[in-house]
Formats: sequence, structure tokens, C-alpha cells
Amino acid sequence: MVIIMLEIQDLSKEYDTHMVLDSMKLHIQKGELFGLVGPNGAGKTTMIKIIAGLLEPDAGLVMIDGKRTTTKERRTHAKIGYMPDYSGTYPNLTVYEYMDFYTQMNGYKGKDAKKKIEENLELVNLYSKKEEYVDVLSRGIKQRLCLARCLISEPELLLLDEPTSGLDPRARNDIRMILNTLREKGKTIIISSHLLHDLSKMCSHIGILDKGKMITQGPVEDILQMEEQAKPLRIRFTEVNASLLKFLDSHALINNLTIDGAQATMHFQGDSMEEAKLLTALIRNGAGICYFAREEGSLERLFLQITKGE
Ligand SMILES: Nc1ncnc2c1ncn2[C@@H]1O[C@H](COP(=O)(O)OP(=O)(O)OP(=O)(O)O)[C@@H](O)[C@H]1O
Repeated sequence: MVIIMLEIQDLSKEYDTHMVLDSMKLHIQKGELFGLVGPNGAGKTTMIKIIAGLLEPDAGLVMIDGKRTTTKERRTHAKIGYMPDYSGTYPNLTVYEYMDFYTQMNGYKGKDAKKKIEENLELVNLYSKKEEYVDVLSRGIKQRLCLARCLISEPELLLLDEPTSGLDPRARNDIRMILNTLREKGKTIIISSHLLHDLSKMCSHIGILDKGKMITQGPVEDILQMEEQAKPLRIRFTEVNASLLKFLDSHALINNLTIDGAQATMHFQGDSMEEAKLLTALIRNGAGICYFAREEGSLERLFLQITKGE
């Protein structure tokens, strides 16, 4: 049975006259590891803070596990674990003392508190560092510690705002493994980043936020396929003549064709099978081809493609 963990309807938020979220819609199923991708200023942090109940929207509805949440309606807050993009860590505490502080704040005492601390430090592979001072830890380890802190209240929905930003590949991988374990435990996770490829390696689903609107969302494979097709196709010919130009111009899957000398660049709306068919057809028509490849794409190009350049 499909259970919707988070549903957002027509969410809007304006700062002064700047529309940051614009009638945004989203639904996330229980157990999804959802990557929220968007460029700087797209509204990711604003959206996450509203879901966490820390910021009031101007309009719209946020439902968590079927119940409405706002800054005032706190029944749903216990279901949420929120890790901000910059989490404060108390420098004069050891890892264990830091966890002890938050565990006690969550109402655990004595043996229960000790068990809770140990369990969560083990989950993020930090038990061996329990005597180390927080201020000497690397950013990657601090992020794991903040994640352990978020887990103390046993949230069902985790909101992680850019947890991998500034981390090296090994530290990113550590976070990825922990998130996989949490997903196996049934948690629903939203993780934001401005790097699609960073999230595509760890998420089950991706949503792309641009200018306050969720411009697309779906399984990670579908989004990557969309990204692949947004990459421009570049073909270098031995020469471009009138019949070749006519062929390219009238091809149903080719848009935005530009010709520069013997080189053609285009948006080709087909998968790799369609690319192969195009290459075969060109050769059959007598074209001499020196180069045929998709160029590197960018998130901006994908946005333009999805929004048709609006
Ligand atoms: N308290 C505020 N007052 C006024 N403007 C704000 C405030 N908070 C955010 N903004 C603006 O709202 C827009 C969206 O910000 P937000 O932090 O939600 O985006 P983001 O996608 O998380 O970006 P980043 O990746 O840079 O963190 C930005 O233009 C930002 O400058």
C-alpha cells in the first residue's frame, strides 16, 4: 500500500516582494530517499524550514503523514528530524557529551540515555570517536555527528539541508551509506543539494526546484534520462551541404539546430537507440562524419529544457 509521507499543496512564500516559493506542489511516499535539487536561491532552505515547522508560509498546505503541520500546530513536529545547512556544534564538549546533552533534552535518562547515545553513534560510525572533542573533528565527521543528533528523537521524516556540501568524496560516501541504512530502517529522507549528480548516486527520487516551483519530480532513472537528453548533440561533418541541412532541419527529434562551419549542434530529443538511428541515416545519406557525441550538460540546461526556456 502506498503511504504518502509528505504532501505539499500550493505552497507560497514571499520575502519583501521576492517570490521564493510559488504555488509549489510535491508529494513524497513513505520510504523514499528524495533528492531536492536546485541552484542557489531556488528556495530549497525555505521549503525545508516550512516543512520543519520553523517558518510560516504565506499560503498553501503541508501535510505530514496525513496531518497538517504549521509552526503552531506541533503534533507533527515529533515526526521530523531537521539538520540545517549550518549546524552549531558546541566546541568544548566531547562527542559523547554532545550526544548526552541532546539525548537528555529529548527526555532520556540513565541507562536509556546511554543506550540511545551508543546506538546512534554506532549508526553513524562514530562510537570510536566518543572521547574526542567536537571542535577538532573534520566537517564530514561533524556532519555525521549532527545526523546522529537528529536521530535521537526517532523521527520518521528526515530533512537534511545540503549535508554533503564541502565534503570530500570519502565523506560523501560515508553519508550515502548511512542514508541507505536509514532508508532500510523505513525512514523517509529529503536531502537537498545544488548538485544533481551528487544526489543521483544516493537518492531513489529527485525533485527539481527552480525559481520556487517544482519543475519536475520522479524516480532518479527518469530524471537522469531527462538530463542525458538535455545534453546538446554535436556532429562534425566533413562538409555541410544543402541536402544535409534540409535533412537535419526537418528531423522530427531535432530542435535548436545551429551550424558553425562543418559543425552542427542541436537538441536531440531521443534516447541512445534514436541516436544510433540518426547516425545510420546520416551515413546512408552520404554524410562524412568525424565526430558524433553528446556534450556535457548542466543543470541550467536541464532547467531550460524542462521549462522550454521560460
Ligand atoms: N530571511 C530572508 N529574508 C529575505 N530574503 C531571504 C531570506 N531567506 C532567504 N531569502 C532569499 O530567498 C531566496 C531563496 O533562499 P533559500 O535559502 O531558500 O534558497 P536555497 O535554494 O536554499 O539556496 P542556497 O542553495 O543558496 O542555500 C534567496 O534569494 C534568498 O536570498
